[in-house]
Amino acid sequence: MTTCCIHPSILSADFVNLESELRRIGSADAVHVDVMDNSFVPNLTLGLPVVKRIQAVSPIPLDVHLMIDDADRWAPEYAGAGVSSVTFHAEAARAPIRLARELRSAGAKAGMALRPATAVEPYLDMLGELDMLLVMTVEPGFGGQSFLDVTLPKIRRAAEAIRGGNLPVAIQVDGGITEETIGRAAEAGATVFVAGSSVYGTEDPAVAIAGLRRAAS
Ligand SMILES: O=C(CO)[C@@H](O)[C@H](O)COP(=O)(O)O
Ligand SMILES: [Fe+2]
Repeated sequence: MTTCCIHPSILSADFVNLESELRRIGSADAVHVDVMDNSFVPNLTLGLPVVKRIQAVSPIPLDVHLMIDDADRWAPEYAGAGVSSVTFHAEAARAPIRLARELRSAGAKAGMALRPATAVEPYLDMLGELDMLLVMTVEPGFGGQSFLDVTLPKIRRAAEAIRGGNLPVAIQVDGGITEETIGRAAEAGATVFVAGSSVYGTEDPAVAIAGLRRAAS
C-alpha cells in the first residue's frame, strides 16, 4: 500500500465560494466532505442537496465523511449521489456489515470511521467488507484541533491486520494532519490523509498539498 492520498477537507474552505475553493485543490486526490448533523457531533455543516451540487462541479472525486446519527438510513443516499466513497461512523450504525455492502452495491467505496476512544479490535473481522477504515485522530466535530498521538497504536493494529489478511483496505486519518504530524501517521500505517486547516488555512493550497505529500513519504 502506498502513501498516496491527500484529501483536503472543505470544512476549512469558504462555504460561500465552494466551486472556486474546489478548483484551488485540483492537485489533491479527492475532496473530503464533512457532513455533521448537530447530534452525533455538536456541529452542523451541510447535507445531501449540497453534496449533490459539489459532486456536479468538483474536478476531483468526493470522499464523504458522515458524522450523523442513523447512518443505516442516510449513508446509502449519499452513495446514490455518485460520490467516490462514503464513510459512516461505527458508533452510529446498527448493522455496519449490511451498510458497507449497500454502499458498495450503490457504486461507492465503503468506509467506516472510529472515534478516538473506539477500539478497532471488535471490527477487525469485518475489515474485508470495507475499502477504507477511518481512524479519527481528533474528536470529530471541528477542524483546527491538535493531532492525538494516542491514536497511533490503533493505526498500527489496523495496519497489521490489513497486512496479515492481505486486504485491499486503506487506512485514512483525519484531524490535526500537518507537515509535522503526517509522518507519524504514515509510519504507523495510514495511507490516506485528510487535511483541513493545514491546506485551506494557508496562502496557497497547492503548495500545502505538495508539502504534505513530501512529508508523508
Ligand atoms: O472530520 C473532521 C472534523 O470532525 C475533519 O475532516 C476536519 O475538517 C479536519 O480538519 P483539520 O483538523 O485538518 O483542521
Ligand atoms: Fe472528516
